[in-house]
Amino acid sequence: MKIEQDKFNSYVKKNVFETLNDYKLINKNEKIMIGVSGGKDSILTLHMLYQYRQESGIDFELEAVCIDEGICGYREHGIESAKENCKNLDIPLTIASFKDEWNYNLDDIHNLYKSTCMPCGVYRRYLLNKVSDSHKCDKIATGHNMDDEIQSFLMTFARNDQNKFPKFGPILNRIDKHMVPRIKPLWQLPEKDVGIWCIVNNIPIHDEECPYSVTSLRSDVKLFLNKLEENYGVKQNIFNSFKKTFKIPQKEVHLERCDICGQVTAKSPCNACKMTEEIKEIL
Ligand SMILES: Nc1ncnc2c1ncn2[C@@H]1O[C@H](COP(=O)(O)OP(=O)(O)OP(=O)(O)O)[C@@H](O)[C@H]1O
Repeated sequence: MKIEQDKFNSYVKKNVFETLNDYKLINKNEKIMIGVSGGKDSILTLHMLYQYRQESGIDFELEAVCIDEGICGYREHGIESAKENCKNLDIPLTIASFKDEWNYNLDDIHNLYKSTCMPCGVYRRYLLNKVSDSHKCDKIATGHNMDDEIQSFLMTFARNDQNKFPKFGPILNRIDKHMVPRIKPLWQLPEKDVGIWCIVNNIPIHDEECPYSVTSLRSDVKLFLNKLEENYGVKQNIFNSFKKTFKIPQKEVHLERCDICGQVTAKSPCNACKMTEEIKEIL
């Protein structure tokens, strides 16, 4: 089936702008840090926020950050794509690496945990927040799309982990002045449409699966959902029913400073520092 570029672009823009407007994800004079991995989702987020700044009448600033986890043969391509797209849109890009922060790459520690995504996620979230906070950003925008959200929703059942419920939705509010809130402009956009957008617009992206992603529960949940979608068309239904129930308010959380790094955490030492101590003992 031939896809008409203009029509498809209007559909994508309408979907993303609606999320930005309906949930008031960006306000006047805010500084937004976009987490750019160089993959299709974060590259679309970069382009959409660029267009939103031009067309919404809301005056706000954009920056980007790419975290180099140290995955040889994989991350270099993502960094190239992040650099190229940021340069084309004239958005300043910061690159921060695990190696500079902890003195080792993800490749050096990938087999210390059952799933490599666990240490990667803890360190990546830590660095995204640290860089955004030090750049005085008001929000971090990520490329999480509708499929990511449905997967996370199902994973909470698989893990009996209802504590994650308040983390759903297109915006995570500020719970501490050094904890930068997150927004998800692609929250209502199916992943397949993100891929089509890149193809019809010939956008340079990094289109490889992370070599460690197969070690995660998410990867199996994703395959399962894609199978169900193919046979029955379930994704939009799951998302719609989830949308009616996700509004579970964040409980009052008591936050303190990590004794080691000083970042805010529910319990000192923070997850990243606790993990670093464990890793140093093993290495
Ligand atoms: N290395 C990174 N540097 C900066 N931001 C990142 C990085 N990895 C992930 N993110 C942010 O978190 C979002 C979700 O990450 P995830 O690992 O699920 O990747 P993804 O769904 O494949 O996204 P993408 O297509 O953007 O790579 C990304 O869209 C991006 O905004």
